[in-house]
Amino acid sequence: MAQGTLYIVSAPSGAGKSSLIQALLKTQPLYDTQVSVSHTTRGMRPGETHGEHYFFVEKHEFEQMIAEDAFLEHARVFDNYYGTSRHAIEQVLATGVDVFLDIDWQGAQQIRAKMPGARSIFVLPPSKEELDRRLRGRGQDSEEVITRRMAQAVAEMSHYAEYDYLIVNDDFDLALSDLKTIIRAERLRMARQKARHDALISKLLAV
Ligand SMILES: Nc1nc2c(ncn2[C@@H]2O[C@H](COP(=O)(O)OP(=O)(O)O)[C@@H](O)[C@H]2O)c(=O)[nH]1
Ligand SMILES: Nc1ncnc2c1ncn2[C@@H]1O[C@H](COP(=O)(O)OP(=O)(O)O)[C@@H](O)[C@H]1O
Repeated sequence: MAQGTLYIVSAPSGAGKSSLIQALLKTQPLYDTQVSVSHTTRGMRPGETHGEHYFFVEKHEFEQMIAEDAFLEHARVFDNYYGTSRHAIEQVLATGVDVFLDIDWQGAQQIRAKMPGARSIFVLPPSKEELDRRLRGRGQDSEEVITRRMAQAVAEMSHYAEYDYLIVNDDFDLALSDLKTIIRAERLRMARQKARHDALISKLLAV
């Protein structure tokens, strides 16, 4: 069976990447696409569930997992650890399912180095003012956290050129449609590549 594709999605906090990925998953059959659940040492926000939004772990547990080489990638973001567990991703990709990683630019660099077949998408907000409004509108972070995330946004956005695709999340439905177009184009590319390989193999093996 063909391997699934790994999609990296990054954005400054509040740009709307989680909303876009969740909306995409609602429209794709479950067997086709999955989102990876990361481990983090940050505190749980109101409305978040352990095992659904993140696996919330203590710092010493996270460090133990690093020591055991359990992460495909991990990084420190906003003073907390975040990481993608190797086990979950590799097993799912092997079954032909596409997997989405909602990770920062540091994690994206580590994944690209290890898995050159991964495709990466950067989500931009339409303006700094709108990014600030969305962070506040989400109503889940303190003023101090919002100020830090706005300052970090510039650092995150400075890595936009490392990504294969850019999406501006101004009108949500348009941004979602862009995301679906990217996935359709990638699936077509993979299907064409497979057809070329199959044709070559049948010629090479012909007696
Ligand atoms: N490298 C890495 N970054 C992650 C991972 N999980 C989440 N992040 C990133 O950490 C940042 C903060 O995430 P979070 O605390 O959920 O805040 P939010 O993005 O504002 O909802 C975002 O840029 C995420 O993309 C992970 O497993 N690895
Ligand atoms: N295109 C959009 N227009 C207006 N609000 C949006 C749009 N996309 C997302 N939002 C809102 O912005 C806030 C931040 O979105 P979220 O998906 O949590 O961002 P991220 O995962 O990038 O931190 C949420 O309240 C979400 O409903």
